[in-house]
Amino acid sequence: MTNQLDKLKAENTLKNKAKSSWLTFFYVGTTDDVFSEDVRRVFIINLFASVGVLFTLPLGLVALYERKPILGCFLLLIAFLYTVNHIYLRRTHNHAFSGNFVIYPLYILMIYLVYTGGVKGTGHVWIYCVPAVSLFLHGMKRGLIELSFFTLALIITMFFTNNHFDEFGYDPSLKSRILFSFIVVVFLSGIYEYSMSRFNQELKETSAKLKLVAYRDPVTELLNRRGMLQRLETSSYSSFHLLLADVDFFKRINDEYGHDVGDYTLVELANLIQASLPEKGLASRWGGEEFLIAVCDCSESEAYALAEGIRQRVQQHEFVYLDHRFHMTLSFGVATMNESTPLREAITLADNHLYNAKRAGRNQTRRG
Ligand SMILES: Nc1nc2c(ncn2[C@@H]2O[C@H](COP(=O)(O)OP(=O)(O)OP(=O)(O)O)[C@@H](O)[C@H]2O)c(=O)[nH]1
Repeated sequence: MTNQLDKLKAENTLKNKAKSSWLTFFYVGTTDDVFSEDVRRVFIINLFASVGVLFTLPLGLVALYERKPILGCFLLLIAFLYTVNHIYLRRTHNHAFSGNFVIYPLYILMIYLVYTGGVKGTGHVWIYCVPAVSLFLHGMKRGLIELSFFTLALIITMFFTNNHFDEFGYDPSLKSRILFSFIVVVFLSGIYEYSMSRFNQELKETSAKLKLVAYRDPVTELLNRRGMLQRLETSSYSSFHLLLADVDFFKRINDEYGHDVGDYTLVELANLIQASLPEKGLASRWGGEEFLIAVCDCSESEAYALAEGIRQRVQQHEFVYLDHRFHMTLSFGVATMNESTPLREAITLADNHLYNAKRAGRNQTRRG
Protein backbone atom coordinates (compact mmCIF):
# COMPACT_ATOMS: atom_id res chain seq x y z
CA MET A 1 0.00 0.00 0.00
CA THR A 2 2.75 2.46 1.02
CA ASN A 3 4.72 1.41 -2.06
CA GLN A 4 1.75 2.16 -4.27
CA LEU A 5 1.27 5.57 -2.64
CA ASP A 6 4.96 6.38 -3.11
CA LYS A 7 4.73 5.34 -6.76
CA LEU A 8 1.65 7.54 -7.25
CA LYS A 9 3.41 10.48 -5.58
CA ALA A 10 6.52 10.02 -7.74
CA GLU A 11 4.35 9.84 -10.87
CA ASN A 12 2.53 13.03 -9.87
CA THR A 13 5.81 14.84 -9.19
CA LEU A 14 7.08 13.77 -12.61
CA LYS A 15 3.84 14.89 -14.27
CA ASN A 16 3.98 18.28 -12.48
CA LYS A 17 7.63 18.71 -13.48
CA ALA A 18 6.81 17.91 -17.10
CA LYS A 19 3.85 20.28 -16.98
CA SER A 20 5.86 23.13 -15.45
CA SER A 21 8.75 22.71 -17.93
CA TRP A 22 6.20 22.68 -20.75
CA LEU A 23 4.67 25.91 -19.44
CA THR A 24 8.06 27.49 -18.78
CA PHE A 25 8.95 26.77 -22.40
CA PHE A 26 5.94 28.68 -23.75
CA TYR A 27 6.00 31.42 -21.10
CA VAL A 28 9.82 31.67 -21.50
CA GLY A 29 10.12 31.67 -17.72
CA THR A 30 7.56 34.43 -17.02
CA THR A 31 4.85 32.32 -15.38
CA ASP A 32 4.61 34.47 -12.21
CA ASP A 33 1.80 36.71 -13.36
CA VAL A 34 -0.29 34.84 -15.90
CA PHE A 35 -2.95 37.61 -15.80
CA SER A 36 -0.51 40.07 -17.29
CA GLU A 37 -1.28 41.03 -20.90
CA ASP A 38 2.45 40.96 -21.71
CA VAL A 39 2.84 37.44 -20.36
CA ARG A 40 -0.24 36.31 -22.31
CA ARG A 41 1.20 37.70 -25.54
CA VAL A 42 4.56 36.03 -24.93
CA PHE A 43 2.72 32.75 -24.40
CA ILE A 44 0.65 33.11 -27.58
CA ILE A 45 3.61 34.12 -29.75
CA ASN A 46 5.60 31.16 -28.53
CA LEU A 47 2.74 28.74 -28.88
CA PHE A 48 1.97 29.92 -32.38
CA ALA A 49 5.63 29.98 -33.45
CA SER A 50 6.12 26.43 -32.12
CA VAL A 51 3.01 25.15 -33.93
CA GLY A 52 4.25 27.08 -36.98
CA VAL A 53 7.59 25.27 -36.91
CA LEU A 54 5.81 21.92 -36.53
CA PHE A 55 3.87 22.59 -39.75
CA THR A 56 6.23 24.64 -41.91
CA LEU A 57 9.25 22.39 -41.36
CA PRO A 58 7.73 19.11 -42.67
CA LEU A 59 5.65 20.91 -45.32
CA GLY A 60 8.79 22.76 -46.46
CA LEU A 61 10.66 19.46 -46.79
CA VAL A 62 7.72 17.91 -48.67
CA ALA A 63 7.64 20.92 -51.02
CA LEU A 64 11.37 20.54 -51.70
CA TYR A 65 10.87 16.81 -52.31
CA GLU A 66 8.07 17.62 -54.77
CA ARG A 67 10.47 19.96 -56.58
CA LYS A 68 8.84 23.20 -55.48
CA PRO A 69 12.02 25.01 -54.42
CA ILE A 70 10.54 28.49 -53.88
CA LEU A 71 7.69 27.24 -51.68
CA GLY A 72 10.00 24.80 -49.88
CA CYS A 73 12.61 27.47 -49.15
CA PHE A 74 9.90 29.91 -48.05
CA LEU A 75 8.45 27.39 -45.58
CA LEU A 76 11.88 26.43 -44.27
CA LEU A 77 12.80 30.11 -43.90
CA ILE A 78 9.69 30.62 -41.79
CA ALA A 79 10.51 27.57 -39.64
CA PHE A 80 13.98 29.07 -39.15
CA LEU A 81 12.60 32.56 -38.35
CA TYR A 82 10.17 31.14 -35.79
CA THR A 83 12.94 29.17 -34.09
CA VAL A 84 15.15 32.29 -33.94
CA ASN A 85 12.11 34.15 -32.64
CA HIS A 86 11.74 31.75 -29.71
CA ILE A 87 15.40 32.23 -28.77
CA TYR A 88 15.07 36.02 -29.09
CA LEU A 89 11.91 36.04 -26.94
CA ARG A 90 13.55 33.84 -24.34
CA ARG A 91 16.44 36.31 -24.06
CA THR A 92 14.60 39.62 -24.25
CA HIS A 93 10.88 39.01 -23.49
CA ASN A 94 10.28 41.74 -26.10
CA HIS A 95 6.95 40.47 -27.41
CA ALA A 96 6.12 43.61 -29.40
CA PHE A 97 9.03 43.12 -31.79
CA SER A 98 8.83 39.36 -31.65
CA GLY A 99 5.13 39.40 -32.60
CA ASN A 100 6.02 41.16 -35.86
CA PHE A 101 8.50 38.39 -36.55
CA VAL A 102 5.61 35.93 -36.45
CA ILE A 103 2.78 37.79 -38.16
CA TYR A 104 4.37 39.59 -41.14
CA PRO A 105 6.08 36.52 -42.64
CA LEU A 106 2.74 34.74 -42.10
CA TYR A 107 0.81 37.39 -44.11
CA ILE A 108 3.33 37.12 -46.95
CA LEU A 109 3.34 33.31 -46.88
CA MET A 110 -0.48 33.20 -47.02
CA ILE A 111 -0.75 35.59 -49.95
CA TYR A 112 1.99 33.62 -51.68
CA LEU A 113 0.11 30.34 -51.06
CA VAL A 114 -3.14 31.76 -52.42
CA TYR A 115 -1.35 33.17 -55.46
CA THR A 116 0.53 29.98 -56.33
CA GLY A 117 -2.00 27.48 -55.00
CA GLY A 118 0.59 25.92 -52.68
CA VAL A 119 0.88 22.14 -52.74
CA LYS A 120 -1.60 20.73 -55.28
CA GLY A 121 -3.81 23.82 -55.07
CA THR A 122 -4.44 23.57 -51.32
CA GLY A 123 -2.65 26.83 -50.39
CA HIS A 124 -5.81 28.80 -49.57
CA VAL A 125 -6.92 26.42 -46.79
CA TRP A 126 -4.26 27.87 -44.48
CA ILE A 127 -5.49 31.48 -44.51
CA TYR A 128 -8.04 30.80 -41.74
CA CYS A 129 -5.34 30.78 -39.08
CA VAL A 130 -4.45 34.42 -39.91
CA PRO A 131 -7.34 36.26 -38.12
CA ALA A 132 -6.82 34.55 -34.77
CA VAL A 133 -3.05 35.07 -34.78
CA SER A 134 -3.32 38.69 -35.94
CA LEU A 135 -5.90 39.62 -33.30
CA PHE A 136 -4.13 37.71 -30.54
CA LEU A 137 -0.81 39.35 -31.28
CA HIS A 138 -1.82 42.90 -32.06
CA GLY A 139 -5.10 43.26 -30.19
CA MET A 140 -8.48 44.38 -31.58
CA LYS A 141 -7.63 47.74 -33.14
CA ARG A 142 -4.33 47.06 -34.87
CA GLY A 143 -5.33 43.47 -35.60
CA LEU A 144 -8.51 44.55 -37.43
CA ILE A 145 -6.67 47.24 -39.42
CA GLU A 146 -4.05 44.70 -40.52
CA LEU A 147 -6.75 42.14 -41.33
CA SER A 148 -8.52 44.72 -43.52
CA PHE A 149 -5.31 45.19 -45.49
CA PHE A 150 -4.81 41.44 -45.65
CA THR A 151 -8.38 40.95 -46.95
CA LEU A 152 -7.72 43.62 -49.56
CA ALA A 153 -4.51 41.83 -50.60
CA LEU A 154 -6.52 38.58 -50.74
CA ILE A 155 -9.16 40.15 -52.99
CA ILE A 156 -6.51 41.59 -55.31
CA THR A 157 -4.62 38.27 -55.42
CA MET A 158 -7.70 36.16 -56.08
CA PHE A 159 -9.72 38.41 -58.37
CA PHE A 160 -7.35 40.85 -60.00
CA THR A 161 -4.09 38.99 -60.67
CA ASN A 162 -3.17 36.35 -63.08
CA ASN A 163 -2.94 33.80 -60.27
CA HIS A 164 -2.73 30.05 -60.56
CA PHE A 165 -6.13 29.45 -59.00
CA ASP A 166 -7.91 28.42 -62.16
CA GLU A 167 -5.19 25.90 -63.06
CA PHE A 168 -6.53 23.48 -60.45
CA GLY A 169 -10.00 23.30 -61.97
CA TYR A 170 -11.85 24.91 -59.06
CA ASP A 171 -15.37 26.22 -59.49
CA PRO A 172 -15.12 30.02 -60.07
CA SER A 173 -17.59 30.66 -57.23
CA LEU A 174 -15.10 29.08 -54.79
CA LYS A 175 -13.11 32.31 -54.71
CA SER A 176 -16.00 34.35 -53.34
CA ARG A 177 -16.82 31.53 -50.87
CA ILE A 178 -13.22 31.60 -49.62
CA LEU A 179 -13.44 35.37 -49.17
CA PHE A 180 -16.77 35.28 -47.31
CA SER A 181 -15.77 32.41 -45.07
CA PHE A 182 -12.52 34.24 -44.31
CA ILE A 183 -14.49 37.36 -43.28
CA VAL A 184 -16.71 35.19 -41.04
CA VAL A 185 -13.60 33.80 -39.33
CA VAL A 186 -12.28 37.38 -38.88
CA PHE A 187 -15.59 38.32 -37.27
CA LEU A 188 -15.66 35.30 -34.93
CA SER A 189 -12.01 35.75 -33.96
CA GLY A 190 -12.74 39.43 -33.25
CA ILE A 191 -15.59 38.50 -30.90
CA TYR A 192 -13.42 35.90 -29.18
CA GLU A 193 -10.48 38.28 -28.76
CA TYR A 194 -12.76 41.03 -27.45
CA SER A 195 -14.38 38.78 -24.85
CA MET A 196 -11.03 37.28 -23.88
CA SER A 197 -9.37 40.64 -23.33
CA ARG A 198 -12.39 41.90 -21.34
CA PHE A 199 -12.38 38.76 -19.25
CA ASN A 200 -8.66 39.11 -18.71
CA GLN A 201 -9.03 42.78 -17.75
CA GLU A 202 -11.74 41.94 -15.22
CA LEU A 203 -9.66 39.11 -13.82
CA LYS A 204 -6.73 41.50 -13.43
CA GLU A 205 -8.87 44.09 -11.67
CA THR A 206 -10.39 41.50 -9.35
CA SER A 207 -6.96 40.10 -8.60
CA ALA A 208 -5.65 43.61 -7.81
CA LYS A 209 -8.65 44.27 -5.54
CA LEU A 210 -8.16 40.96 -3.74
CA LYS A 211 -4.48 41.72 -3.26
CA LEU A 212 -5.40 45.11 -1.82
CA VAL A 213 -7.86 43.53 0.61
CA ALA A 214 -5.41 40.80 1.54
CA TYR A 215 -2.44 43.10 2.16
CA ARG A 216 -3.95 46.42 3.33
CA ASP A 217 -5.73 47.41 6.50
CA PRO A 218 -9.09 48.94 5.49
CA VAL A 219 -9.22 51.40 8.44
CA THR A 220 -5.80 53.06 8.17
CA GLU A 221 -4.95 51.97 4.60
CA LEU A 222 -1.50 50.98 5.84
CA LEU A 223 -0.11 47.53 5.04
CA ASN A 224 -1.61 44.91 7.33
CA ARG A 225 0.41 42.23 9.11
CA ARG A 226 0.37 39.86 6.11
CA GLY A 227 1.38 42.65 3.72
CA MET A 228 4.17 43.84 6.00
CA LEU A 229 5.53 40.34 6.54
CA GLN A 230 5.52 39.69 2.82
CA ARG A 231 7.42 42.94 2.15
CA LEU A 232 9.95 42.28 4.90
CA GLU A 233 10.48 38.64 3.95
CA THR A 234 11.08 39.53 0.31
CA SER A 235 13.18 42.63 1.06
CA SER A 236 16.59 42.83 -0.61
CA TYR A 237 18.03 44.43 2.54
CA SER A 238 19.96 42.09 4.78
CA SER A 239 19.52 44.40 7.75
CA PHE A 240 16.84 46.81 8.93
CA HIS A 241 15.43 48.22 12.16
CA LEU A 242 11.98 47.41 13.49
CA LEU A 243 10.01 49.93 15.55
CA LEU A 244 6.98 48.34 17.20
CA ALA A 245 4.51 50.90 18.58
CA ASP A 246 1.47 50.30 20.77
CA VAL A 247 -1.10 52.96 21.68
CA ASP A 248 -1.28 53.57 25.42
CA PHE A 249 -4.65 53.05 27.11
CA PHE A 250 -6.42 52.85 23.79
CA LYS A 251 -9.30 50.93 25.34
CA ARG A 252 -10.27 54.09 27.26
CA ILE A 253 -10.88 55.99 24.00
CA ASN A 254 -13.30 53.32 22.84
CA ASP A 255 -14.96 53.13 26.22
CA GLU A 256 -15.23 56.91 26.71
CA TYR A 257 -16.04 58.16 23.21
CA GLY A 258 -17.09 55.09 21.27
CA HIS A 259 -15.67 52.86 18.57
CA ASP A 260 -15.88 55.49 15.79
CA VAL A 261 -13.58 57.80 17.73
CA GLY A 262 -11.27 54.81 18.28
CA ASP A 263 -11.15 54.26 14.50
CA TYR A 264 -10.56 57.95 13.85
CA THR A 265 -7.65 57.87 16.34
CA LEU A 266 -6.07 54.93 14.52
CA VAL A 267 -6.33 56.74 11.17
CA GLU A 268 -4.87 59.93 12.65
CA LEU A 269 -2.01 57.96 14.23
CA ALA A 270 -1.32 56.19 10.92
CA ASN A 271 -1.12 59.61 9.20
CA LEU A 272 1.24 60.97 11.86
CA ILE A 273 3.47 57.91 11.52
CA GLN A 274 3.47 58.03 7.71
CA ALA A 275 4.33 61.74 7.76
CA SER A 276 7.32 61.05 10.03
CA LEU A 277 8.82 58.22 7.98
CA PRO A 278 12.11 58.60 6.10
CA GLU A 279 12.14 57.84 2.37
CA LYS A 280 12.86 54.12 2.77
CA GLY A 281 10.59 53.61 5.78
CA LEU A 282 7.62 51.29 5.76
CA ALA A 283 4.70 51.39 8.21
CA SER A 284 2.00 48.84 8.87
CA ARG A 285 -0.89 48.21 11.18
CA TRP A 286 0.49 45.17 12.94
CA GLY A 287 -2.54 44.38 15.07
CA GLY A 288 -5.45 46.12 16.87
CA GLU A 289 -3.65 49.22 18.22
CA GLU A 290 -0.12 48.18 17.25
CA PHE A 291 1.97 49.62 14.40
CA LEU A 292 5.16 48.08 13.04
CA ILE A 293 7.62 50.36 11.28
CA ALA A 294 10.70 49.20 9.36
CA VAL A 295 13.58 51.49 8.41
CA CYS A 296 16.86 50.73 6.69
CA ASP A 297 20.04 52.52 5.62
CA CYS A 298 20.46 54.05 9.07
CA SER A 299 22.17 53.25 12.37
CA GLU A 300 20.38 51.75 15.37
CA SER A 301 20.64 55.11 17.19
CA GLU A 302 18.98 56.85 14.25
CA ALA A 303 16.16 54.26 14.31
CA TYR A 304 15.77 54.88 18.05
CA ALA A 305 15.72 58.65 17.43
CA LEU A 306 13.01 58.15 14.81
CA ALA A 307 10.86 56.22 17.30
CA GLU A 308 11.37 58.98 19.87
CA GLY A 309 10.50 61.62 17.26
CA ILE A 310 7.22 59.89 16.41
CA ARG A 311 6.44 59.35 20.08
CA GLN A 312 6.93 63.07 20.87
CA ARG A 313 4.99 64.15 17.80
CA VAL A 314 2.03 62.00 18.85
CA GLN A 315 2.25 63.22 22.44
CA GLN A 316 2.01 66.84 21.29
CA HIS A 317 -0.77 66.21 18.80
CA GLU A 318 -4.29 67.16 19.73
CA PHE A 319 -6.88 64.69 18.45
CA VAL A 320 -10.15 66.37 17.54
CA TYR A 321 -13.30 64.45 16.68
CA LEU A 322 -16.55 66.47 16.66
CA ASP A 323 -16.54 68.09 20.12
CA HIS A 324 -14.06 65.59 21.60
CA ARG A 325 -10.51 66.80 22.16
CA PHE A 326 -7.89 64.54 23.66
CA HIS A 327 -4.23 63.48 23.63
CA MET A 328 -2.69 60.03 23.08
CA THR A 329 0.73 58.51 23.68
CA LEU A 330 2.67 55.63 22.17
CA SER A 331 5.12 53.12 23.63
CA PHE A 332 7.89 51.79 21.40
CA GLY A 333 10.12 48.70 21.29
CA VAL A 334 13.06 48.86 18.86
CA ALA A 335 15.11 45.91 17.54
CA THR A 336 17.39 45.20 14.61
CA MET A 337 17.08 42.43 12.06
CA ASN A 338 20.44 41.35 10.60
CA GLU A 339 22.49 38.22 9.75
CA SER A 340 22.62 37.11 13.39
CA THR A 341 19.00 38.06 14.22
CA PRO A 342 16.45 36.74 11.71
CA LEU A 343 13.19 38.58 11.07
CA ARG A 344 10.92 36.60 13.40
CA GLU A 345 13.44 36.82 16.21
CA ALA A 346 13.82 40.59 15.69
CA ILE A 347 10.02 41.01 15.86
CA THR A 348 9.92 39.06 19.13
CA LEU A 349 12.75 41.23 20.47
CA ALA A 350 10.92 44.43 19.51
CA ASP A 351 7.82 43.03 21.23
CA ASN A 352 9.80 42.29 24.40
CA HIS A 353 11.24 45.83 24.43
CA LEU A 354 7.75 47.22 23.89
CA TYR A 355 6.52 45.18 26.84
CA ASN A 356 9.34 46.67 28.96
CA ALA A 357 8.33 50.18 27.83
CA LYS A 358 4.75 49.45 28.93
CA ARG A 359 5.85 48.06 32.26
CA ALA A 360 8.12 51.02 32.88
CA GLY A 361 5.13 53.39 32.69
CA ARG A 362 4.31 53.76 28.93
CA ASN A 363 4.98 56.75 26.62
CA GLN A 364 8.62 55.77 26.15
CA THR A 365 10.97 53.89 23.76
CA ARG A 366 12.99 50.83 24.75
CA ARG A 367 15.69 48.97 22.87
CA GLY A 368 18.14 46.15 23.57
N1 LIG B 1 -11.96 51.43 17.61
C1 LIG B 1 -11.19 50.36 17.43
N2 LIG B 1 -10.71 49.72 18.51
C2 LIG B 1 -9.90 48.66 18.32
C3 LIG B 1 -9.58 48.19 17.06
N3 LIG B 1 -8.76 47.12 17.19
C4 LIG B 1 -8.56 46.92 18.51
N4 LIG B 1 -9.26 47.87 19.22
C5 LIG B 1 -9.36 48.04 20.65
O1 LIG B 1 -8.10 48.31 21.19
C6 LIG B 1 -8.20 48.04 22.59
C7 LIG B 1 -6.88 47.49 23.09
O2 LIG B 1 -6.97 47.44 24.48
P1 LIG B 1 -5.85 46.79 25.39
O3 LIG B 1 -5.21 45.64 24.69
O4 LIG B 1 -6.49 46.51 26.73
O5 LIG B 1 -4.76 47.88 25.51
P2 LIG B 1 -4.80 49.41 25.90
O6 LIG B 1 -6.11 49.85 26.40
O7 LIG B 1 -4.28 50.17 24.73
O8 LIG B 1 -3.78 49.47 27.06
P3 LIG B 1 -2.21 49.27 27.05
O9 LIG B 1 -1.83 48.70 25.71
O10 LIG B 1 -1.90 48.34 28.14
O11 LIG B 1 -1.62 50.63 27.22
C8 LIG B 1 -9.38 47.12 22.80
O12 LIG B 1 -10.40 47.82 23.45
C9 LIG B 1 -9.83 46.79 21.38
O13 LIG B 1 -11.23 46.67 21.27
C10 LIG B 1 -10.14 48.87 15.93
O14 LIG B 1 -9.92 48.54 14.78
N5 LIG B 1 -10.93 49.96 16.17
